[in-house]
Amino acid sequence: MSEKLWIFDTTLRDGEQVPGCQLNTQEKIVVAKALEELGVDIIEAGFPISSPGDFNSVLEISKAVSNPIICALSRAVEKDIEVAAQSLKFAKKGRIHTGIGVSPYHIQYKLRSTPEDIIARGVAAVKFARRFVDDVEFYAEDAGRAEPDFLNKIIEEVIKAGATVVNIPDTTGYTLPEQYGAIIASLKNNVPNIDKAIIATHCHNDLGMATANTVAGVQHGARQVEVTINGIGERAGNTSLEEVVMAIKCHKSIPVHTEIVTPRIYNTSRLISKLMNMPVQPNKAIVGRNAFAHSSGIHQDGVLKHRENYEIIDPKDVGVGESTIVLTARSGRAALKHHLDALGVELEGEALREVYEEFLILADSKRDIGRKDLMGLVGKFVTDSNFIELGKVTYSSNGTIQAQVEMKIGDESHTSTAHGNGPVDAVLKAIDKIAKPAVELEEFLIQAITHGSDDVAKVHMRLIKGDKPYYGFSSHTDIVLASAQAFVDALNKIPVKEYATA
Ligand SMILES: CC(=O)SCCNC(=O)CCNC(=O)[C@H](O)C(C)(C)COP(=O)(O)OP(=O)(O)OC[C@H]1O[C@@H](n2cnc3c(N)ncnc32)[C@H](O)[C@@H]1OP(=O)(O)O
Ligand SMILES: CC(C)C(=O)C(=O)O
Ligand SMILES: [Mg+2]
Repeated sequence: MSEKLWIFDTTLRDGEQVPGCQLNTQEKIVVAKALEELGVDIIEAGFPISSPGDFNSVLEISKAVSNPIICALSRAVEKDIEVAAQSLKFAKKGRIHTGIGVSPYHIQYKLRSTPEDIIARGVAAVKFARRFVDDVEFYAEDAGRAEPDFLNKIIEEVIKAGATVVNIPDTTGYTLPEQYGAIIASLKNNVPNIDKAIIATHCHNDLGMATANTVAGVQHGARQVEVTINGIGERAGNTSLEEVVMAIKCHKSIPVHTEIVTPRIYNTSRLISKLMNMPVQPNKAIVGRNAFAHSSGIHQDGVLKHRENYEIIDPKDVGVGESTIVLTARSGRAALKHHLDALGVELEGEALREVYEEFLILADSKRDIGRKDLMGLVGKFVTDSNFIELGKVTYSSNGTIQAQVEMKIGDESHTSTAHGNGPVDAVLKAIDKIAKPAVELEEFLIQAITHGSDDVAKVHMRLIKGDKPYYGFSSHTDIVLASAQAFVDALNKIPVKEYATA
């Protein structure tokens, strides 16, 4: 029987330390509820002494959420701990997280103290916190660079003082997996009362090792992992929840399990990205938009024959829906045939080979091949009455914001006008009026490429039709036009037979 691994989510505390990611109380409640539904065990809701707003957020999250333990962070300072305790007064299960720096750097240069004094302050903080709650977690900040014997000693003393969880942060993301695993093993082997507390990992990603270190910690006996959604956090970020949870799910040899409802991972990731204005990098493990996209022929052929040839995770298991086969100059006939089949064009043998040769010439000159391109290639076999061509786009904002769009769908010309809360909204609504795609616009990202005011805006869109994602891209100096083009690009990738279904 595997042991429970406690998932401690610190998106709302360490994650929120990212510049520009601050959330208000209402937004934090939305995130906390999503984390509760995701099945996390502990939500670190904030650092209450830091500001009245953060105090209020911890207070309100404690009222709004009932299953997870609500945790409040503090320094090893009585006032911090008192305020943390007050912020938890409505929590059904409240935890105070207190601690102090334990590495030679922190002891000498940050706290300007001595090892003996640090132990005394850590012990006093834990004892003081235990006056308010039974669940007290102690963090040994910068444990990754601490002297091993000193770390073991302070952990023994804080457990004696009443710590129920001992957190071993690799605050600076310095350690290698073997080293971090050895720190946890040393605690297990040398701290006499270690079985009276749960050991927690808290790793940072400065060397890209956060997930590997966390998993190594678990393999050596840690039973709580401190993580954030999308791996957001101070500097290069924290360990990402989705990576650790899925690593554990994929590797049955690690003798632990989590309560995470993995099909909720993707939506939770999108929610955090949207609320915190933090785009997820396309190649991010598990939740990046390319995490289940196959673009080279050998891989595509393999996936189409048997998904597991190139996928260790079923995308449905993390809420992504289906993997995508992207047509590029690196694609082979299997991928081309897959897309043609979806368009209702069934080609075999010589006909397929002929189209494939033309496809390669086109793909060498284009990054991304869409429905329009495919229909052009197989024009002699079929015509596409749903194909959308974007014509003139105009918009104005004299009092109300209005846009007019000219479009051709198949052979028919259309014009439509719409209002919106901004020009992009108005233009997309005008397109929607004509194309009636019945899609959900799930992701919409505009990025400046060089940051100047004369810059080109790059637009990425993800539409959902049924449970399938369709991506649209465009770039233009006019962000409204770029958005309209990306929308139409995505619409044109929806297969004819899917398009017909509302
Ligand atoms: C590794 C981490 O992620 S720790 C969490 C990081 N998060 C934050 O810092 C966000 C919240 N922080 C804040 O709002 C503020 O820094 C506060 C309210 C905590 C303190 O503000 P100030 O009193 O103005 O202190 P300031 O931020 O300038 O310096 C921090 C002080 O805390 C001390 N300190 C730092 N960590 C600890 C600790 N764990 N225990 C005790 N004291 C500590 C520092 O030595 C410094 O003290 P000094 O001024 O006597 O040298
Ligand atoms: C406050 C502690 C747990 C922390 O975030 C760190 O050391 O990275
Ligand atoms: Mg941290």
